Amino acid sequence: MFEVMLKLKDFFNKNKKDYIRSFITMIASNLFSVFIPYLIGQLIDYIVQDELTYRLLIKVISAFLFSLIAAYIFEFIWSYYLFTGAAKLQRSMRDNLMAHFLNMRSIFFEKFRVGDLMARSTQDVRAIADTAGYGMMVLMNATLFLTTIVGMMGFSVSWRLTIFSLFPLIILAYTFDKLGNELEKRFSIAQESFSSLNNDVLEVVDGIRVIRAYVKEEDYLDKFRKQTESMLVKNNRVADINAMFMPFVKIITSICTVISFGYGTFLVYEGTLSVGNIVAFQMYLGMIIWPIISIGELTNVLRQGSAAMIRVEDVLNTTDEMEENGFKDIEDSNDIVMQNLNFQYPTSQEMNLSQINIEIPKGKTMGIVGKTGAGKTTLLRQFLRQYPLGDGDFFYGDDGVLDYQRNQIQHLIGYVPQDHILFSRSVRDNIAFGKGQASDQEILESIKIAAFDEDLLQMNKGLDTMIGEKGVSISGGQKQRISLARALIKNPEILILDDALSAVDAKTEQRIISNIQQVRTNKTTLISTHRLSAVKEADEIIVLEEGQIVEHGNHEELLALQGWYYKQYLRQELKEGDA
Ligand SMILES: Nc1ncnc2c1ncn2[C@@H]1O[C@H](COP(=O)(O)OP(=O)(O)OP(=O)(O)O)[C@@H](O)[C@H]1O
Repeated sequence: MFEVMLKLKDFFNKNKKDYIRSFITMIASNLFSVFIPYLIGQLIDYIVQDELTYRLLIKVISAFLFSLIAAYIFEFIWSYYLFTGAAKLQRSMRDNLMAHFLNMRSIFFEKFRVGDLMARSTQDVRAIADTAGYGMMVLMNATLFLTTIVGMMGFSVSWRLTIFSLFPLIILAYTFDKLGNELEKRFSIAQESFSSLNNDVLEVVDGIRVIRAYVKEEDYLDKFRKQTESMLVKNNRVADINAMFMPFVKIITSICTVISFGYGTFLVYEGTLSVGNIVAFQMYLGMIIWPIISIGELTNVLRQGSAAMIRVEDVLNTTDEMEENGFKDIEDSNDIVMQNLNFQYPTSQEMNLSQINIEIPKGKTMGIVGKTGAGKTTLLRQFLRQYPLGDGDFFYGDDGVLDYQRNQIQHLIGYVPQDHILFSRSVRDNIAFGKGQASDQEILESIKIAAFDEDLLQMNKGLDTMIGEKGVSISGGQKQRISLARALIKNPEILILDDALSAVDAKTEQRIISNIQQVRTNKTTLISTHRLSAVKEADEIIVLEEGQIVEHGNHEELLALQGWYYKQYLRQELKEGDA
């Protein structure tokens, strides 16, 4: 149950000053609180023994008021330190998670769905922070308060009465433990259900147009209702256990009260205790209920925190299986060579790249073509290091790619993916994303190369036009060209276009390709495409089939081979002619 606290020990250590301050002020607050029943007990005994004077009454009342105010002030201080600590913990855990997400490559994101990651970064982190705030408060305060009250009961009233009266608490402790175990299991199940619900909401929001187009709203609503129903059941199962704690505490503390009255009255008759003692003892028993309830809640908070911690650790300990980062710096642009490279996706049943041998001299353009599913994107992903490298050799210059620091290679690359990813900001922001401080002049230049200049003229706010979430308010071809302009503004050493112009017409594509050729002399470019006219001018073209290079050469050489490239080219030429 306390493992979660142990796991947070680094955080507690780092903030130990705040926790020490909190602990000291808590002791002060408790001492002042337990002093109050003692004063009342004294007052009753003065009355019963007819010893109360006006001066004595003023003294007791002043001490009473002073204790009350002091207890309140100290309580404010310890609460402040504890709960700001919990907020700090949430912040640092979320920062850690975000840093981890940003560091991870594809394999990691294939293991967790987005909604699940969101659930873990929000609800689970909050449950863990509750252990550092509320949990820690209860752990320190309730145990401290309980010890102080029990001490006062024993020392100022009677140890015998205290031990007899509090005996039933053993049953309570045992029950707390059993219920806590069950609670941890049920909480974990409820959280998984929340993750899955999150995923479904995201999927619906993302796919709303397709859902509407296929008139599937009712089906989805039905499915969603079933899920919320199942989540309700799972949350109710958590609530059931939570609800059992309070009545149980009340029953047990009532038994304690009955014992204390019975045995206390006997002790008064015996002459061992005064009436004031019994009243003070009852007040102490009344005060004990809160810490006991809190310890019950502490069990809940710790169990839930522990289940949440397992879920967050699961994310943080899952890696993307990438190789260790290299240490070399890239000093100059260089040739790229792949020798006998084989690659298989972790979830794939077959090789996805086999015996790839390519050489791309610095500044040259390579075209990558082939049927759908032939392995074009897979090959480009090796350059982007989205997956671990396959077997074989992959050199940049004289050194293996793995020898270099990963982010240095990344800095060399400008990438235009097949599924263009745009942010819900302005055209300017989306393009400037490719280069830290881009001037409007540079943005307009890259727009021109990407053949987006005429489209921009039609946009009412020009560069400031907002493109909507994921670019909903612009066309597919416009998205592709903004995405291309973003890569071009970086003027990267290696430009990778992955079927990046599929949504623009052949004429515009021609214009873009010839613009790229003009501005990218001496820079390496890789173009994967279905439209062969886009790679006609490339220095080298490879044809992939089932992950293997089946043809290679320049355009003329490939035509002369009269293989797949030749047939495909003729077919496309015919189509273009018809259009
Ligand atoms: N993440 C993945 N995990 C497992 N298999 C994958 C993954 N991505 C792609 N594949 C498989 O690898 C093979 C090559 O896919 P790839 O996307 O590289 O083809 P492609 O030539 O780019 O196709 P297209 O022209 O349709 O984009 C396919 O059989 C595909 O199913």
